[in-house]
Amino acid sequence: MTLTKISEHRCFDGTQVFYSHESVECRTEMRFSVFVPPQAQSQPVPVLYYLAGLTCTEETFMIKAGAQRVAAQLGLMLVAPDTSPRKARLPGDDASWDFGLGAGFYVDATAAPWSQHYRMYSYVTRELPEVIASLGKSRADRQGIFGHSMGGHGALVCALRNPDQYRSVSAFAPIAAPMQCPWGQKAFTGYLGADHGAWSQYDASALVARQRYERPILVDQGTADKFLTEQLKPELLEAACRQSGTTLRLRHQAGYDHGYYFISTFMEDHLRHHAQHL
Ligand SMILES: N[C@@H](CCC(=O)N[C@@H](CSC=O)C(=O)NCC(=O)O)C(=O)O
Repeated sequence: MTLTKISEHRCFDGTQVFYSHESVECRTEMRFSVFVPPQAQSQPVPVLYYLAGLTCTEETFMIKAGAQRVAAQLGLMLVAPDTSPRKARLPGDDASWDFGLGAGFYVDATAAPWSQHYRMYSYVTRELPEVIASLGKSRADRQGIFGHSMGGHGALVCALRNPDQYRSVSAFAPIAAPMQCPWGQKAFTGYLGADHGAWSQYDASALVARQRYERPILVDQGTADKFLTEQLKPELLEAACRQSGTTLRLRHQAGYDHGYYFISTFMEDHLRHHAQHL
């Protein structure tokens, strides 16, 4: 595997790096970013994956979330992949901002033509951890995952489906029940076709309703989020967790919207939640 280093920057006594590589899963170039904390100079450190939302890239989190200062204190490596393949183009991939480019939804597409390249679930849960392990600075037995909106949905699904791989999970304003909202229905129809059985493998509320998750889940949700009622529906995740006896700490943050001012405000709480379990 060949990694290309796009840029490297000193940051809080650690290093902020941007990479590209040829992905086996996505069969095209993929990009990701890594914050390597100072502790990694002397020993392998826990690694926390962040999945970003619609329209974001591998840069958005590292630039806007303000996570590196506390990650450097806690000795956490941060990894943020891009939100879709971009170099291999498919017809209609830029027709809308909530499907195609920047909107991979962290699923393995089964419907043509998306199935050729849009394999973000396998990329995030299998290939990217192998790439990160090859850097030799992180502990494969200490992985956590979090994300925002579409990426909050992705993080929850990755953790719920791989409880032995991820030791911690949290989300900012996740799409809590994608089968029951317009963004999710559009994405799942396009990427997965009409098979609702396949859809339910990528719906956090459907997954947690039928299988208790043994670790605590932290979710922050702004009350002034313009997507809250139509798209995010945290109450469905709350009901599903109650059904299976899963511990969900859902915090309604008064006056906060959907953006990175909200995320950066509560970032330290999420990093400490992960550090405690990693
Ligand atoms: N273009 C859209 C807004 C898109 C948007 O809000 N994207 C969010 C994620 S939404 C769910 O996944 C985001 O994180 N944007 C990046 C940012 O820097 O805020 C519109 O017109 O409403």
